[in-house]
Amino acid sequence: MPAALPPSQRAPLTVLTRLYARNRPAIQRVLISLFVAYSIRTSYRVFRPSDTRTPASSSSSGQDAGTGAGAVGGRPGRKPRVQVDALFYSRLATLLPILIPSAHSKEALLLAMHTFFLLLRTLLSLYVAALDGRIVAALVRAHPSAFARNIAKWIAVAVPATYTNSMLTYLQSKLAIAYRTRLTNRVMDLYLGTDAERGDGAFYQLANLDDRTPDADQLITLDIQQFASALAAIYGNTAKPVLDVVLYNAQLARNVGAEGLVLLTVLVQSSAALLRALTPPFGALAALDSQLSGALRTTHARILTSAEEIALLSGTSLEKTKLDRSYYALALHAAHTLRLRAWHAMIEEGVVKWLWGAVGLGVCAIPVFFAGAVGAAGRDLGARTEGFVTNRRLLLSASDAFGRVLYSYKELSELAGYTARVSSLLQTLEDVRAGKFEKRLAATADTALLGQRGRVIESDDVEFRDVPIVSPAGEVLVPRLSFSVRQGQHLLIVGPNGCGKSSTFRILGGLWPVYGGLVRKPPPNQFCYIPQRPYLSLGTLRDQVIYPDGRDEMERKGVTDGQLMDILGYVDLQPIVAREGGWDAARDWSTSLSGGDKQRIAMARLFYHRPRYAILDECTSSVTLDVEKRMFDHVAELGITLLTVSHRPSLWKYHKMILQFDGQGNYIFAELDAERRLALQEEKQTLEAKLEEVPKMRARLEELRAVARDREGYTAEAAS
Ligand SMILES: Nc1ncnc2c1ncn2[C@@H]1O[C@H](COP(=O)(O)OP(=O)(O)OP(=O)(O)O)[C@@H](O)[C@H]1O
Repeated sequence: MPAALPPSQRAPLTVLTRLYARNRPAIQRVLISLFVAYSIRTSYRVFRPSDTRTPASSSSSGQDAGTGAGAVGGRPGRKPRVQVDALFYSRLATLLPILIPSAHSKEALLLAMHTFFLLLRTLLSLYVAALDGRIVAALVRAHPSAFARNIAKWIAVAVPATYTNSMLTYLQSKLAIAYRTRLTNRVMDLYLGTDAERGDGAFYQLANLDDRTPDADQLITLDIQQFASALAAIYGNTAKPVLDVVLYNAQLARNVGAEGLVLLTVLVQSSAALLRALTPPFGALAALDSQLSGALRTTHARILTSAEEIALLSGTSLEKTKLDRSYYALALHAAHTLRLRAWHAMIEEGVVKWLWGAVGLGVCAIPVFFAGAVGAAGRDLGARTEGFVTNRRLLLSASDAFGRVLYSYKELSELAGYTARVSSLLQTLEDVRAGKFEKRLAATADTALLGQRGRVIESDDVEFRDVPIVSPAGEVLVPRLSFSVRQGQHLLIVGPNGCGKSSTFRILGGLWPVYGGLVRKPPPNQFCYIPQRPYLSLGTLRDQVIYPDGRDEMERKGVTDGQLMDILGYVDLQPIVAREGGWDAARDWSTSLSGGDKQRIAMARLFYHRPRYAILDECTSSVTLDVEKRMFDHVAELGITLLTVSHRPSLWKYHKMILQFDGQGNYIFAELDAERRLALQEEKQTLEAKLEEVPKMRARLEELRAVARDREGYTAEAAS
């Protein structure tokens, strides 16, 4: 304290203080300008992209976009690039119009209300800081009436303060739900929505033709929710503290003078820079966490869908090993993240709470110890206490707000992780719907062919003209396939396993791209596809027969439960209605019906829909021959044209044409004379059976010859 110094040292200090006091307005102006510039720089440093590339340059490079999106979507072999960089802001800018479509939208209104309450809370905090000072001052001055008046104000301000706080939490949660709904709707439109121009949703292609997002279920259910919550929170966690820092510091500058504040700011800035440098890559950690959770979830889902096969194959311990491996990868990552969080939180609290708190106390003491310098001379103890308490409260709020600005960098990094995953999903869905796929190709893939496009036109008949059959891995199964089926010209497709029989149907159904030639086909509603393992949906027994119609649609078509019962008669399944508890019985049909039951339900579906064409892919392999005959006779009665894959000769007679693949890329398309083919087959089988006997007959002949030779030798010996 100047008063305690010896006279020899007091003189220069007095000169300095006087000089300072004389030029104080100018010095203050310089200091405040410095402080403002510094604050702006700090805020910029927190939100500044750590990568200086422009969004255009980073997204225009396919490699870059792929690296970020692909890696976070789980593409093997690529490292995630997730940080608060230009790419993050460009991804966010793409997502924002989906989340807040217009200034009049519900989300914009929620955001405006949220902003209003954030402002209100800051103003209330300023008021409470001043009130706190007045209460303590009244205590020190021993003024009971002032004390009681201020306590009454304290209680009165609690009403708007508590209302504001709970409104902030409420509005933030509402915003999170609103963002999630907007984003989910957009994703679901692409994933499962149908539109006339681009056809059905991209769910099949996403799962089969593209490797970028193997865990779409996790992305749609969990990642979108985490992204929405993080985005809703980031607004309150960044905009509010930045505003708080500015307002509290402005008030503090008025109370304690700009000098202390500038000193404080310099200290805060340097420790903030240190904290920032020590912040772990939370964005990449969050993205990796989501990716590992997705992998674990997918592994569990596979066990549920293939429970029977795994159980019968005794694959339990192998599946458990896989699950354990998947879980421990996640647990190890979570433990690593926790460790990083723990030491980061420790350093953060040490700096923000304790170091800044100590310096803050020093700053609050300026008006007390340097009363003359800051113009507080002559104030009584009460006024000094009031100033100290108010400033201390303001300072605590300011340092808390600044701490949250710093902390928001961590949240911003995590948001970058979720943003990367969600925009990767959206980008992949957009690409897939536009016919752009990214799949790991087979070594033998014909990349030149994959760049080409064939034509698809609508017609009454089915025709493939020079169409290559290419698997999603780019393997050419048949270089140029040509065949045609007019109505009534039932086609049988045969060939060895993996030769491309089902793939032909996938191209016909529009699931796989057409890489050349011409495909003519009727619209999808004129086809019904019955696979070997039919899909049974969630719902009632009736829903299984009429899928994908619902009950309303069935009634609109004028079909009754009685007619459905007649249909079950053609597949020999009428007893199932009583057995399962009526048409409205609902259960998991995929596990409660036998393989044959499921195939018969699927054929009943065909009889309900009565399409012009039926694609039957080994769909009666578990059905007895007599029931199969009954079903195919009824198909013929209904005039449905068949495109059948089957290895059963009993079905040949229902077909007029045959498409026979040899498994080497060649095929024969010809008329099928079922009787002649059967006769030839019988003759072939007889000859093959006879040929099988030949080695045995040869061996026996040799034995007989040996015996004869022995006998001849014995006779000759006896004669001599
Ligand atoms: N989603 C996919 N991704 C990559 N390759 C695929 C995919 N689906 C099928 N394939 C490949 O395409 C080839 C032809 O498959 P397809 O299902 O057409 O065989 P198929 O002739 O019907 O055989 P099967 O008689 O065994 O059913 C196979 O080698 C298969 O591995």
